[in-house]
Amino acid sequence: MNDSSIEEVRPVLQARDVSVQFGGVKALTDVSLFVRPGEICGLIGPNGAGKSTFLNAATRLVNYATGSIMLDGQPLEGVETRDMIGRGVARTFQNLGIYASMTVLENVMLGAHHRLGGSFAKAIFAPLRARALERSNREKAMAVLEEVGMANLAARAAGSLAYPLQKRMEIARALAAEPKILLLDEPAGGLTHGEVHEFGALVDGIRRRRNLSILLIEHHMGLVMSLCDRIVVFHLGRNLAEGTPAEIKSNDAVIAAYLGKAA
Ligand SMILES: Nc1ncnc2c1ncn2[C@@H]1O[C@H](COP(=O)(O)OP(=O)(O)OP(=O)(O)O)[C@@H](O)[C@H]1O
Repeated sequence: MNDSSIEEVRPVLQARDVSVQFGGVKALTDVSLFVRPGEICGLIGPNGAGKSTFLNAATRLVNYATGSIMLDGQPLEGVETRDMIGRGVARTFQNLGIYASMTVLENVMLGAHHRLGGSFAKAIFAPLRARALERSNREKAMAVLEEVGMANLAARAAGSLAYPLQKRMEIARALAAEPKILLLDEPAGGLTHGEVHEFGALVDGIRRRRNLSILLIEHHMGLVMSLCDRIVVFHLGRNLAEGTPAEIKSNDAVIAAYLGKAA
């Protein structure tokens, strides 16, 4: 990892020497990674490289035995998973996490729920304020749906949408949280070639409009190479390489790791 480049601007996310162990399995050993403001950083590596474990560590779903993860210069140690969204970290999962019987708008509103600071007691004793917050949440969710081109589907049951639209809705829900960084775990899984292309354009547009930092875990190399500013490669739970898409494409160690997997 090149520390001189980190000094130019403080990364939104910075992990140093993170190790995670599951019983006897060392899933991550001393991995480091940073994501700059407004950057799309790809995280790739053959199956079992430790990519999802890293996202789980960065969102406090799993504990790391050693190392540190900083968000905007603040350590994440001790932060509960449920508080990560309030800290500005939103993520999507490999398997869609949507509420099928709720409308698209309701699903997206859930993304902003943490900003309402609402509670049953507040709703009872300060109903006007609770209603104003609800209205503002609804307006913000509609604005995000406009942004991702789904405003006309707001009233539809989420479960009735085609799969690519459900994925798009998941992104909208993450954006409703107004995150500083968006963590995408294999978002192109299950999409056709044309749908992947559209999805890439969506993510690129979001990054440009919002100057949002994105960490993208993805096996679809076409998407990774076209979308990412920089790519970090894990292999067998360790850092293997880091560079621009062009550098990674021609990196012998990366090629060997992927060929080894194919073999
Ligand atoms: N909960 C767990 N318990 C035990 N071992 C685990 C657990 N989660 C992950 N592992 C192991 O940790 C290693 C890293 O797995 P991880 O899922 O992070 O890799 P990955 O790079 O995301 O793989 P893929 O691309 O297949 O999703 C693997 O050896 C995996 O079997």
